[in-house]
Amino acid sequence: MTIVENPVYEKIIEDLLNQQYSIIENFFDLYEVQQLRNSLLNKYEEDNFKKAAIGNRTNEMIAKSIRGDFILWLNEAESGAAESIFFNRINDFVEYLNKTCFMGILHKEFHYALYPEGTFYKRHLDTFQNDDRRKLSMVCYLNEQDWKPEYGGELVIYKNEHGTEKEEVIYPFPGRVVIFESQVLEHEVKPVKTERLSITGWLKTR
Ligand SMILES: O=C(O)CCC(=O)C(=O)O
Ligand SMILES: [Fe+2]
Repeated sequence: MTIVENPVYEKIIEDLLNQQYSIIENFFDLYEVQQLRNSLLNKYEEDNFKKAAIGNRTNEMIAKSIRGDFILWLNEAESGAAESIFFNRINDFVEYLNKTCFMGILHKEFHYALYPEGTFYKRHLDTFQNDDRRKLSMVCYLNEQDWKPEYGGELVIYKNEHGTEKEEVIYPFPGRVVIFESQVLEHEVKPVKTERLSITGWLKTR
């Protein structure tokens, strides 16, 4: 069995080993982003999204003070054209991870997310959702090409550099994908001044 070396995937693996996160430009091209954005917006208009919850059975007021996004879980088996493109790419990546670095990714889960103006997601670790099988978090941004820094909505990753905390500030530009170790890196979404669109998901073990 031979594996064709993929330079983009190799860079991600190297970044993950060195700094526990990786930022990839154009993981999805602008056409793919547009397809996914349109699909997200259609489903949102059809009222399929629900208010995101935190953990289990938390008081809604508390939840709202922690995160304000609306989400829709994706079902791979019911994918439309846009979601098929998405899952094909993800599956290709997962296969590569499993073959080249024995990551043992067995499951995945992804949801669309829409942050209305004024919302945010306070600092957290993705495994606080009581799911220690979450190994890698992936965020894929679906905003318009003219997304501006003054729209807010930065993803801030808190990293430790020789004992001091540093912030990695990442704007949600279209086609950009961020991958990080779910169990290790705390992060937050800063307040959004313009509707912010994405797909977030987790690659899971066992
Ligand atoms: O949208 C982002 O940049 C991150 C979202 C996030 O942290 C989450 O959904 O757990
Ligand atoms: Fe998160």
